[in-house]
Amino acid sequence: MPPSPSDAEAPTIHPALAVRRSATKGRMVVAASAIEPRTTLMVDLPYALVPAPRAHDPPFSFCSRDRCHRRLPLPSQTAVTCPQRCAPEVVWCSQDCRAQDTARHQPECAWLRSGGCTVRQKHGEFGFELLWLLAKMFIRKHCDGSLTTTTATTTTRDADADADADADTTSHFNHRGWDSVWDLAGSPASFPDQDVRGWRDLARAHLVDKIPGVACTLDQAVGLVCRIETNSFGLYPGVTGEFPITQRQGRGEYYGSGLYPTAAMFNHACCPNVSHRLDEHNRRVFSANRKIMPGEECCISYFDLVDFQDAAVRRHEVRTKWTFACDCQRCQDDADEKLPDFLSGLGLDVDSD
Ligand SMILES: C[S@@+](CC[C@H](N)C(=O)[O-])C[C@H]1O[C@@H](n2cnc3c(N)ncnc32)[C@H](O)[C@@H]1O
Repeated sequence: MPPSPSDAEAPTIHPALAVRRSATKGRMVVAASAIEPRTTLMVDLPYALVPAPRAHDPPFSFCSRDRCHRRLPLPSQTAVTCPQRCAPEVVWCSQDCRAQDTARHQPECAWLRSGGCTVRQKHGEFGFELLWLLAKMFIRKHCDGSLTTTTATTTTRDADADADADADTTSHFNHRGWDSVWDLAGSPASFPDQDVRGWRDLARAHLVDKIPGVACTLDQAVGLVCRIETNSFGLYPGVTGEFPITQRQGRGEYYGSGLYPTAAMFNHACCPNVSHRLDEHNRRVFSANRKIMPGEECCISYFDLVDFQDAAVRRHEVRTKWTFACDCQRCQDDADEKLPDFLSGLGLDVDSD
């Protein structure tokens, strides 16, 4: 059987992209040289993915093998299920993928059979999804062992891009495997104590010493939840972040979530210059929405812009779900537009001296 296209070990990163740091946003992806519209900027591979619970009737599942992750429409007549029936969400696209995934799935299967059902009953599908993702990440780390590589696949380089990108040799873009996950933003200090205590209790009860043969400490588990909460991506069949918004359809129904460690470097804007979609192997493909000028930040949207047209609702979404205040150009423009209304509501004339 030929290797699937997702057997590639490293993300593809356009050579014009570099990582810089800002006082307010932390690290950010910038264009070191001009980027033309529709250029593919990055194709990132997930470190781990979990499918949405079947109870929510998702439109897709995907192959459990890390290096395949082929998308499978639901209901599927051809998907291969686990003979141990560990969880209805565990499927493979072929017997071959299941066979190749045996070593990885063994501890996962044992964990799902011994604790999975209890977690669902006690903590609901959301708690189950989070713990399963954590378990999959620790199992991936265990299976990869100390195997980390520092080689990124890049497309053609030009001289201008080389100068800037090479100055960035210690950047996140050079990290792979577990290193790229652990290097992500997100620590207990960024979350309310109550949340952190809850995650600690969850991990102590259902994760630490609960995955046969797989090492996982309480601090690592809590650190990982913080990174997941800050950086994870949902899986949707459509495009996220096309701007300007030209269609009313939205990106479709949620079918899973996971961590894309290199793509997690993109910051958010409500007028993104980069959009993203998933290919048939759940690799995340990022493309320029328009021409991006040298030095300009490359931003995606963290949510479906079709669902959040109103500025106040959008800002509330960012503040409550991602815990930062969005100061992108669109939010600033919306605020400027609303200022005259706001002032006249107070009985003040904006045009008077
Ligand atoms: C997925 S990470 C993006 C990469 C991150 N800046 C880093 O240093 O690794 C998300 C975090 O970046 C910051 N961030 C992203 N978009 C932002 C924005 N528009 N304004 C301010 N902070 C932002 C927030 O701290 C957020 O929790």
